Amino acid sequence: MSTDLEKLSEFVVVANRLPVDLETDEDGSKNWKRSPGGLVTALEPILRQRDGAWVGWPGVADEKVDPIVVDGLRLFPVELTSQDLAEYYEGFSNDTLWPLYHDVLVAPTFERSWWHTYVAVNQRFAEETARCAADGATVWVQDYQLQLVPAMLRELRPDLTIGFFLHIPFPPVELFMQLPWRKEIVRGMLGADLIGFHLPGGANNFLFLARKLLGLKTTTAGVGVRSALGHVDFDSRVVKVGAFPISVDSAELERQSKSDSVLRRARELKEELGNPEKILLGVDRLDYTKGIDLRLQALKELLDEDRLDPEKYTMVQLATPSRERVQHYIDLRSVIEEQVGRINGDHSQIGRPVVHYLYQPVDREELIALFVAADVMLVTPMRDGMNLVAKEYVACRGDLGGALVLSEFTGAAMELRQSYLVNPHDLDGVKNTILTAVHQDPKEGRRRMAALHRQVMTHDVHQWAESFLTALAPPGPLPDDQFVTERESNFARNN
Ligand SMILES: O=P(O)(O)OC[C@H]1O[C@H](O[C@H]2O[C@H](CO)[C@@H](O)[C@H](O)[C@H]2O)[C@H](O)[C@@H](O)[C@@H]1O
Ligand SMILES: Nc1ccn([C@@H]2O[C@H](COP(=O)(O)OP(=O)(O)O)[C@@H](O)[C@H]2O)c(=O)n1
Repeated sequence: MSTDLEKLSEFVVVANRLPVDLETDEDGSKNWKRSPGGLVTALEPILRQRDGAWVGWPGVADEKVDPIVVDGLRLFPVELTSQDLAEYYEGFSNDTLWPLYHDVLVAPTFERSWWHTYVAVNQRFAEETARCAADGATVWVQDYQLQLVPAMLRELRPDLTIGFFLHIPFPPVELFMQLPWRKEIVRGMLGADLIGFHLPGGANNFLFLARKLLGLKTTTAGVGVRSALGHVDFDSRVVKVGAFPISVDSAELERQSKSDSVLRRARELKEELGNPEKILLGVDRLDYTKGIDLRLQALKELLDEDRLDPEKYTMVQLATPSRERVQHYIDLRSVIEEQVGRINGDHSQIGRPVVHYLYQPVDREELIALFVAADVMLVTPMRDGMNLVAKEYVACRGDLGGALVLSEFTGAAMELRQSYLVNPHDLDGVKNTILTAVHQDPKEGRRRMAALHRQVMTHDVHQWAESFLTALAPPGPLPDDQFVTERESNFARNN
């Protein structure tokens, strides 16, 4: 271990994934590649700024990797066996918690052996973190894969200040109560000093649950955005609960979007697509929460009904491979690829497909060039914690061009009110809104984009981290009369 890695860290991020995945190339050489998803996009610049350490899985099973510095980041890998991967990651995290927390869009699987592996892997993450954190360090645990880590870590290292942030929606109590291990999960999160959610709704759901499920005393006033924290009285401590909507590195994205190379590439892309009148764009992990199938259905119907001319408009859909061994993801890929095939079969000309579909990761600069080139960005999830793609698009449109069609069921919709908001369950509404965005009056488009751009530029990922870590810092007692139990709160409501 190099001296830099032996030094204990004052600031530690703990997430299921490291910001880079260890991949083996065709010639057998091993390389670190950026790992997928918005969590990594958001936290990488934060860790860089604070010179911290990152504890996480290196993206490949059965590989013991020593602590390592990659691209200036101090990484502490946690090994997952093939069985851990199947039961903790693909199983409990992504086939139990993920669907349960995303409105039960598909049925969650409740499998006892997955739960036991989830507990064991959370313990391993807690132990690795306990080893690399300095005395009194701040540790920031991320997301649904690691909900037990705050309590396990507190047990091992009571000296630490522990924050926990959930990147996906926290469900209403009626849904959460389905979980056989519901009490253990809530107690695990309560090991933190501050529990953060994207939206006040998630924070309020959690407070209600702490009262109802565990009979704890909590505050009952509604949590605000970056304000009015809630509090839970737990285990002789006060746990803070708040809402902190995550964002993107807006200034850096804007800078890149204006660079000569990106502007040149955006022009080239337009030419390569056959200079269509307008480009429609979708950028997602291939996930059933993202509504990719819905937007393709909307496009298909608009083309079938001659409401959209395939010679004038083209769509690009990027789908990053994700959770490829989970059955719902395998099924969705088939559905989407059949839809793309059918649209192109019915409406394309030789050399001019209506839908350009890539099932592969795309280079960051290429992605930004696509944002700059796209006239209409389609973000249509059935449910999404935040959706950073929507904010990235807006950050890249300092030229005030383009239009954002955005599902009401994303966290981003709370802030991006000037987008073309849609209810993804209303297919006709989605179709009509896509047409409105395609045909928007340029002046109206600039007005909307100016408001969106201002919002994203003034609320970036640095502000997100700063507001969370500032709220985490000072522990403070609360006057007794602000706490109530579920019984007292019902009494207050009914009288
Ligand atoms: O690690 P994977 O299983 O490949 O999944 C990628 C990430 O997906 C989820 O991202 C969420 O976080 C984003 C940033 O807060 C948010 O914008 C988005 O709405 C969420 O879905 C997941 O929560 C992460 O843990 C994964 O790394
Ligand atoms: N082909 C793609 C698709 C997405 N992405 C990035 O992956 C992240 C997706 O974050 P998100 O918050 O929208 O959604 P999740 O995938 O985290 O659920 C964004 O930062 C995208 O720019 C990418 O780099 N390449």
